[in-house]
Amino acid sequence: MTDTPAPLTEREIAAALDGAPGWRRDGDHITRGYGIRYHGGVALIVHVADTERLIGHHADIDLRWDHVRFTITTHDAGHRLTAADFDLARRIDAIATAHGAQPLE
Ligand SMILES: C[C@H](O)[C@H](O)[C@H]1CNC2=NC(N)=NC(=O)C2=N1
Repeated sequence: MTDTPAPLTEREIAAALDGAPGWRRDGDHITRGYGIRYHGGVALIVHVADTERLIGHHADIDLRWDHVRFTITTHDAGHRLTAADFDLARRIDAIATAHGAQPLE
């Protein structure tokens, strides 16, 4: 990637959050947890990682015995939220649903 992604404005972030139900803003990150047992979480993470490699955008991932949490920001934008974060969030939602993971919030 050569272009530096543009940080979203506060108004754009609010609109993007409306379009990403279940994702919570935590400063300059968005985050969402899914209930899934450990080994299922490993499979889910592998699938997410394949997609991340394709799109060149990566979440921070925290796997616990009964849930997994994804946290996203754009490092290339100075750790600010960009459209790429919300695109990845939607992709993670679809993959998590396909894996039968339970939304935690
Ligand atoms: C060169 C490469 O595409 C960049 O470093 C990508 C990789 N994945 C990334 N992932 C995230 N979340 N933010 C980035 O800025 C980012 N940059």
